[in-house]
Amino acid sequence: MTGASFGQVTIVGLGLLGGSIGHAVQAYLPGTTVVGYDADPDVREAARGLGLAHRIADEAGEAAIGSDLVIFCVPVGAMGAAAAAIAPGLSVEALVSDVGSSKATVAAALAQALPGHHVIPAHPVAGTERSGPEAGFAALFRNRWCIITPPADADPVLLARLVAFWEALGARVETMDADHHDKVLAVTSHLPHLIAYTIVGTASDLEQVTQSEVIKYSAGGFRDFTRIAASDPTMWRDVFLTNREAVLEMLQRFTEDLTELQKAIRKGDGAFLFDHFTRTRAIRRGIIEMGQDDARPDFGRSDHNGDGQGSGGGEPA
Ligand SMILES: NC(=O)c1ccc[n+]([C@@H]2O[C@H](COP(=O)([O-])OP(=O)(O)OC[C@H]3O[C@@H](n4cnc5c(N)ncnc54)[C@H](O)[C@@H]3O)[C@@H](O)[C@H]2O)c1
Ligand SMILES: O=C(O)C(=O)C[C@]1(C(=O)O)C=C[C@@H](O)C=C1
Repeated sequence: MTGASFGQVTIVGLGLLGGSIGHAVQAYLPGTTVVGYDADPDVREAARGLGLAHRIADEAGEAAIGSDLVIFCVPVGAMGAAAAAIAPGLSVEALVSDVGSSKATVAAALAQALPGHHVIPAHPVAGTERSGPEAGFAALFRNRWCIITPPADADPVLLARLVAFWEALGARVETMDADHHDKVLAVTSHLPHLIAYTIVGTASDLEQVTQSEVIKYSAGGFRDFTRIAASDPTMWRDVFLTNREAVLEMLQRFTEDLTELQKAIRKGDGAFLFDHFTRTRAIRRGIIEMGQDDARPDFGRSDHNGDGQGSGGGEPA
């Protein structure tokens, strides 16, 4: 079975994620019609120029007409409003999904805005620090996980079609409970972003020491943090506000572990430090062995389009 069982897909929000889905559906599911909508008229104009969809709607109320899958790709804090605006044209038969980075709050917002509709949230764990329609590329989801968080009463046929859709885009699919997703992602994605935002902010506050040195010596570990800390402020503000409890819980544990390392440094406990670093090195090696290290084919390149030619093409998985 392929995801082509969706005849028409509407993508709401045409930035990095929405743009990438638009490119990927056109590349890997040629039988599917793609309709796009974005609240920002400049983004709609750019999306037309980039060919992110077969048709770009100018009104939210008509964007979902005729679609059997609608995917919300807006910041998580905007999901409810975006869904309410789309509702007038949405069939009760259609499947509603999203790509938001936190799941429990988004599931509640979509269910509240679209009562009586089929809502099955999802989160492709694939992205970059870039945002906007130009950032999208077809191969973004290749060999990356897509976590689907079906509600207990989800229609099994629609769930199977959503799984097939993401597999057709090259993703590996896992299903789990939304609360569990939010705990796991708090430590694997949200906390690392918070740490990057912190360390880059701290360095730039140390003006006397760093003024030009922050830039001059940033070829090392600091540079990796600056990539993450360049991620979209609206997106990440919303992630932290919607996954507050899980992030605070993980932050508490992180702070305790950091204090342990701080103590070891103060006491000159080299064995503690060595053991800790040996354990973390093994984790990194495990990630690489699982084939999950920088699966993005163009990672580190400047065009981020997956085909090296500045367009949205790319090979299917
Ligand atoms: N960036 C990543 O690495 C990444 C990875 C996985 C999931 N996500 C999730 O994907 C979603 C989109 O992120 P992105 O990186 O594509 O952001 P983006 O900023 O590139 O694009 C978001 C788009 O949504 C539009 N928008 C905002 N409010 C809207 C509304 N009410 N109606 C219609 N359009 C609206 C904006 O104009 C913008 O074009 C977020 O929920 C984010 O958490 C992001
Ligand atoms: O690679 C990056 O730039 C990302 O931050 C991608 C990343 C992540 O943390 O892995 C960021 C947020 C998403 O919800 C999913 C993926």
